[in-house]
Amino acid sequence: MASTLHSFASAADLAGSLADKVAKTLSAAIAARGSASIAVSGGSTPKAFFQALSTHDIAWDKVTITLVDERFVPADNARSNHLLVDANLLQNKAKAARFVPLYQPAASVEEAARLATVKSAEIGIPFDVVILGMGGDGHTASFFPGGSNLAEALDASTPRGIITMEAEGAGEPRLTFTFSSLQDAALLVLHIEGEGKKEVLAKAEGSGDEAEMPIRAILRRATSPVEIYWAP
Ligand SMILES: O=C(O)[C@H](O)[C@@H](O)[C@H](O)[C@H](O)COP(=O)(O)O
Repeated sequence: MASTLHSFASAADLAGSLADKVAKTLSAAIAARGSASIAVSGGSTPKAFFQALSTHDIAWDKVTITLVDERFVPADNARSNHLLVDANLLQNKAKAARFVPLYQPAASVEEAARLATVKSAEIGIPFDVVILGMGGDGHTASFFPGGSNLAEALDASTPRGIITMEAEGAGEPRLTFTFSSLQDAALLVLHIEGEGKKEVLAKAEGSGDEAEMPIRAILRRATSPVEIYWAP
């Protein structure tokens, strides 16, 4: 599917504009069917966007927020994406939103994925908004090059839900929504910042296997148009 690049003069300008776009999309979904959903990424890039979005005056009590992926750590662990969302997005007006975590206290990451899949099924499909990030290795969500379940994660026929991923570059074992869960969001955003990430994107947009740079699966096969938000 096609992608559109939205470039901004600064990260602050990007955060404000993306927050406006997402707030409008969530409000339109609420107007249309009484509820809305958004899956966001962790990492360092989205913090300013989360903070900007949290101040928007929309019907947050009708919004469900979840994560695109999560490290297999509890929410009080510094590596937790839940902790990042709690501290930066579930604040201000957005405090009223419902949050559905991916991490589940379970004996194994596989059991946690099974539990998370059941819980996430309540959110409804497709997501109204998905915000993806991208690592320097071309991963997105927890679709890491060399990942233990990468082929399954990227296979369009894999049922929607959460699967596990382990990879050298991932740190802890991961819990990640599958490609099939993310690729048809009403608003599908790739949010990246810095010259380095722009170079990684250019390489990803070139030829090569999806397994080498998994973001290629989104850029090449997502049902929804990919809105790329970039600032230096
Ligand atoms: O759990 C995570 O880390 C994210 O979901 C991951 O996919 C992230 O989006 C990229 O690694 C980019 O991270 P930065 O924004 O920190 O570069």
